Amino acid sequence: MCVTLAFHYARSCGLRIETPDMKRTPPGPIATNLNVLLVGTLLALSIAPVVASWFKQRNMPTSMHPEALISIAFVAGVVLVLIGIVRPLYRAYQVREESLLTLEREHRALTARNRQLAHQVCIDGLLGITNRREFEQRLSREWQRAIREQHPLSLLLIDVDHFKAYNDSYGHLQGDACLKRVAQALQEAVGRSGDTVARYGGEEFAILLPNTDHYGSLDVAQQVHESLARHAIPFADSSCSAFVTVSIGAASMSPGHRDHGHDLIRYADKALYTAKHNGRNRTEAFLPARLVASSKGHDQRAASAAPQTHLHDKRIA
Ligand SMILES: Nc1nc2c(ncn2[C@@H]2O[C@H](COP(=O)(O)OP(=O)(O)OP(=O)(O)O)[C@@H](O)[C@H]2O)c(=O)[nH]1
Repeated sequence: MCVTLAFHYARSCGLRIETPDMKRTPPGPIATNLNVLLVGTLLALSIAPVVASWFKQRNMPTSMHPEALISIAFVAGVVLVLIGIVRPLYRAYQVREESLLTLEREHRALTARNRQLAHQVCIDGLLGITNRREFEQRLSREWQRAIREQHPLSLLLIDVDHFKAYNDSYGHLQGDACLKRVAQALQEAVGRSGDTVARYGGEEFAILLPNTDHYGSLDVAQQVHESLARHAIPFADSSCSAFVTVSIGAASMSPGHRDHGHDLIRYADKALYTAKHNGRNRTEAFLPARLVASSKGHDQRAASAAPQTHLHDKRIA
């Protein structure tokens, strides 16, 4: 047993007794203090007879008897050693707490960074609105929801008129600034938190309108024309207006299981093509075989006095 104890004690001192070179590793705090206690006791015992004879030679009073002094010194030593054990343990506890706090801080920073990255993945870097990738995902989600809840779903595809000419006249940087203001105007035009304004391509935008029917989508399209007119972004070379205008293709569906989300994009794209073809700065709506409608956009040159109206086709109302 003594051998086993000695073996464990030596190991706690950091002696790798199983390796031939007896290499040392740093001793733990308890072993260090046991060493101090051991050396202190041996020292106290070895000098005790010397101190005792010195006291006896000088006939010191009983209260100063060397055995009493040695006992006091020994107790003080034990207390010191105990403090020596408690301190490193407390320090180890503190270090552990600090590392836990650091871990927690790092975890919080990572979570925030992840959230930021997830946000960046969904957002267009230039315009700060939903990007194409996220738009496609939302379209798919809203499409499924519309099927489940039997709600209509509408889409506006919006293209800035003659934007190539705008870039040519004002330069690319001004073109970027113009797109930012158009994005802002679109966001101001939508009312519901569930609506999504996205950049669909270079100067093309999309607005997804859940639970919105054909007439609701035309209302929003009209809001878009009006909001952009309020921004009044000058465009001297435009053939449509003195200000930047957009053409809008609107499509609405009450999706069934056999339809596909991309049908909505296809219909809105066709309507947008028609809007361009019919002179731009207007909304055209495409509704498969049942509804066809159009509304004229806002022309600051000619129509500032004329309120914009939807031209709903009475045949399909
Ligand atoms: N400044 C800027 N220009 C862009 C950006 N993305 C696309 N464009 C430009 O937008 C222009 C689009 O031109 P077109 O597709 O010919 O269409 P358009 O001139 O708007 O003509 P219509 O759509 O027929 O009215 C191109 O010149 C692109 O370079 C962008 O992020 N910033």
